[in-house]
Amino acid sequence: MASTSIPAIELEQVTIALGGRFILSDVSLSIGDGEFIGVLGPNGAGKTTLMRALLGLVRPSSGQVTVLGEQAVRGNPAIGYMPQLRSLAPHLALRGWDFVASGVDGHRWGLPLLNPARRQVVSEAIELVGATNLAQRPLSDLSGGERQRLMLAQALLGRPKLLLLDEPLISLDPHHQRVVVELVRDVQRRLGIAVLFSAHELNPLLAAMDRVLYLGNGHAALGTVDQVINGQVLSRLYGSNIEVIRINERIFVMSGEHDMERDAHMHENGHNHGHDHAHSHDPHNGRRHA
Ligand SMILES: Nc1ncnc2c1ncn2[C@@H]1O[C@H](COP(=O)(O)OP(=O)(O)OP(=O)(O)O)[C@@H](O)[C@H]1O
Repeated sequence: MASTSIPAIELEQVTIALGGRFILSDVSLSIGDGEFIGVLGPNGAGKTTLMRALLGLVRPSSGQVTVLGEQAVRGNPAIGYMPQLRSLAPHLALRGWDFVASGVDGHRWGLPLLNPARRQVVSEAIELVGATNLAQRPLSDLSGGERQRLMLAQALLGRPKLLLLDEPLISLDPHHQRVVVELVRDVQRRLGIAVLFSAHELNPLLAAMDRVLYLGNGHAALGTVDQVINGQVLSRLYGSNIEVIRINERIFVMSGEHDMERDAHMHENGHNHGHDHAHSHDPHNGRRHA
């Protein structure tokens, strides 16, 4: 993290209320321009809402949200965004390359006819994630992990300086989770950009992240794993007594007998996202970045 440069993200006394509930309450924090931040917290803690605030899609009721030194605004080209559980059904017939290209501004719908400069932008993003060969095949022929790689390429179009990835590990098995985390870490280092990577589980991110941002109960705790992942801080964020147990380099966040992160996979409607390979359920449908 370069201390002299403009922070990638700054929140100053930010309060966000949705549906009559405080999602963030007077939160202040600063994230450096080359940091990989794991964003964690129970269901409904506000991980997606924070990303939407950075995208200028949710306005705080008070406080300032600043991205790369400017107030958060819609359509900021410096931000790359990968929304949660995005359905690719409408794109399955497209070649990978055309799918990535469909994310170029003005070509979201229908097959893109791009000028050479824009074609170059698409090819660069695909190269960045090592998907040049993959991109020749239709999405319908690709595995979940391979599609995820192309979605990442789409989020990298135009080389953003801040990358927001909303639960990219959902529905991937542990091997593909590792592949995605390592890929994002590698791209983030090569480009020197900031990444917010939200997840339900801490362990897959442990080796990759510089700091962790844990949300809960309207509060936010940002710091190293040791500073944040401890009983005192997490009890405040969960609003109940939390114990942190470390076994063989893995960390478990426990409330009594319950593993809180495992329980967090169970959404209110009973869907288990950790093992849900059906992409049809999208709790954020209709309220995501266009
Ligand atoms: N447009 C909205 N109107 C009212 N309430 C909303 C709206 N958007 C989100 N919420 C509520 O705000 C809370 C925070 O939602 P958010 O999606 O940010 O949580 P999250 O941490 O991403 O959760 P998850 O881990 O389940 O994805 C939830 O209780 C959600 O139901």
